[in-house]
Amino acid sequence: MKNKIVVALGGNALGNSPKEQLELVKNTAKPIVDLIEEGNQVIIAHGNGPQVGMINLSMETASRCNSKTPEMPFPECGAMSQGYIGYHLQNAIREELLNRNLEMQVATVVTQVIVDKNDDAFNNPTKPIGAFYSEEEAKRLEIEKGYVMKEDAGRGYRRVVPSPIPIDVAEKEIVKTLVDNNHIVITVGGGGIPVIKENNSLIGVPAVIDKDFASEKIAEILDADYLIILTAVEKVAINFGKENEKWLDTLTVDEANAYIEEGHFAPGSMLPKVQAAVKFASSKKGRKALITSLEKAAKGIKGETGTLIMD
Ligand SMILES: Nc1ncnc2c1ncn2[C@@H]1O[C@H](COP(=O)(O)OP(=O)(O)O)[C@@H](O)[C@H]1O
Ligand SMILES: NC(=O)OP(=O)(O)O
Repeated sequence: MKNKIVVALGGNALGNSPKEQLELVKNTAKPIVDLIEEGNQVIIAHGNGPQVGMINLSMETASRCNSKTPEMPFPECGAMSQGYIGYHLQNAIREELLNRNLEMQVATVVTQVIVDKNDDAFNNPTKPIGAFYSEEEAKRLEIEKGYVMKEDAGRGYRRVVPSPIPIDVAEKEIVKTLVDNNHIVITVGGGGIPVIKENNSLIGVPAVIDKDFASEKIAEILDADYLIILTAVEKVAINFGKENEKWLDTLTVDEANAYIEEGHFAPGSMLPKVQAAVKFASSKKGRKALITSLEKAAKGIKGETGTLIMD
């Protein structure tokens, strides 16, 4: 076995509708199976911002229009998004493995991630979910539905929900056992279903954990060598979008922290990726994080592209 790698998939790996997702995951499966074929042990995590927003809005609209449709609590919407995305991803990976005559099994674990009920995030929603709206539509939604709407990295307005820090992964021992037995696991989907611990109970809370932080958490738990965060850009930049933009090949933890301080990474998009990468790279000697695009994942792990973050 070469490396144990946790791969965190960003929004561009999944699309915005079931039809789009079913097509896109075929491409997503290829670089993942490339890594597996090269002898790496791969654990997959993914986002769910657009999907959990879509499910929540659909259920809310249906229950308002039809008394036979029950109200769906937000954590249950998160669980639905894990199942829906995991179902498409695991089938795409399964098919790609079979096409290459690789005899491995893949499954999604419905994963709960424990958060602190007193996390400040519950008083300050920051995580964008669902579709993008114009400023006018956003104002209307705030009044009509009581949503909190915020501008998302120059792309339009989205609903924001609390995004607490992941503390632990409830199903970690099961995930570990599956990984140790050479199975491919999709876990902490959408950052995991956020739950708080009350005695012997795990109770779902209305929030969306950042998948970059949840991926980092499971990577530490599984003692992974690499955390690979796949997104729409091949590398991380400083002065992003400006005339003096500079794409980075490597970043030390100290450099990354200095650039974070200087505000080079947009909150809600690149900032959590760099923060998660820094946390992983500084958690144990030899651990490395890579931020690159889905298409460049295989080249990235060979050290040919992407931004490598190490201590
Ligand atoms: N400093 C930066 N370097 C590179 N990309 C950046 C930077 N700041 C913001 N971005 C933007 O962040 C995006 C990735 O965030 P996002 O789309 O939210 O991630 P995800 O793939 O997890 O859905 C990039 O596609 C890019 O447009
Ligand atoms: N849960 C989460 O981080 O989703 P996105 O990656 O879609 O924002």
